[in-house]
Amino acid sequence: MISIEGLSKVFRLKQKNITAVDDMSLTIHDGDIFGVIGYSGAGKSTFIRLLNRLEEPTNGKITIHGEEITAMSKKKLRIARQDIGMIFQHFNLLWSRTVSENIAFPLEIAGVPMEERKKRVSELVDLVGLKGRENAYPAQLSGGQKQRVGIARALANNPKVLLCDEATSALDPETTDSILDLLVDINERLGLTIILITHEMHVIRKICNRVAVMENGKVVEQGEVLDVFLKPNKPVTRKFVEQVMGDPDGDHNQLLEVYSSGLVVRLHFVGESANQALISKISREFQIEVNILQGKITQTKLGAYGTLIVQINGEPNEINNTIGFIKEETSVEVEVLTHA
Ligand SMILES: Nc1ncnc2c1ncn2[C@@H]1O[C@H](COP(=O)(O)OP(=O)(O)OP(=O)(O)O)[C@@H](O)[C@H]1O
Repeated sequence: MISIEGLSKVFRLKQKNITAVDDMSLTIHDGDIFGVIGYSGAGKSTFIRLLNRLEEPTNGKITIHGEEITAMSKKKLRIARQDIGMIFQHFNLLWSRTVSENIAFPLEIAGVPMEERKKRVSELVDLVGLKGRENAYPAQLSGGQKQRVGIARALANNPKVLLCDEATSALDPETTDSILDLLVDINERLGLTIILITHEMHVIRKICNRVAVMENGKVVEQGEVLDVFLKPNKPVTRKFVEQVMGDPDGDHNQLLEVYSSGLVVRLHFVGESANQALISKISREFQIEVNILQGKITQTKLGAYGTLIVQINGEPNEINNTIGFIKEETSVEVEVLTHA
């Protein structure tokens, strides 16, 4: 478990002080893929660099698996850092070394003997899917392959925690997805805790189970990814959810003008319920017709999430029974947009 209490970082400049991280407290559980999302300048990079003390905190306490990182001498910290791997937006590879030599680098620093090093490098090359590219130089690799080298290098010393600093921001969407899949695979296979920072909700949606939203150096919202998607409290969080879901309060007035009969409702699906065949079920069991007008369902790590706007036509009594059924018998939330 990783515990962060009252963490702050103030950069003291000539003209002014900048509080990049402002009294952050978080608990991250073993095996979590924990995402920290925020816009540029929110303090994400500073936060993640504080975790392994690439940046020295001004205040606060960081404890990783019972060891207080913030209280360690430089010497102890060097050893503790072997348990904390890190990958970067721009990969930070050694350009004059091959794939294998890059991956071997942290093993050399840790004093691992040559034979053992070779064996470990070969395992890591397999793990990240780079077999056949061992002798290539970084310049000969695609962005996704470079990040795979970064991941293998970060895992070389069997860390317990992996920090990802905007690890997919420099990659195209398809490559991003393949790297995210690799991170999930590593998380599941090795039980590794992953902490990532990003400005893309897609990354959070796809792989994280928990998320914290940062604004002006503070955590303004945190929780299970599905909960945050379903009930974003802060405007900044709503904006991030809109990145993947569109604006839920967007222009449905036009829909209501066009579909002026029956009842128009918005159905919120969350978790398991999105998989229920709700629409076919209500059409079968009630004397109504359902017309899907608009919607978006997306998959998160913990299940599907989304909304559908549907028009229900039929006798008022049947429509009422249908709504009653959805409310009482399912976990889908119903919001009546208008009585036409
Ligand atoms: N070394 C530094 N010296 C002075 N100010 C800094 C330093 N590093 C970061 N800052 C300031 O701290 C604030 C937070 O920056 P940080 O890079 O942590 O944010 P971020 O959310 O990661 O944004 P970005 O994605 O743009 O890097 C910004 O105002 C930034 O200018």
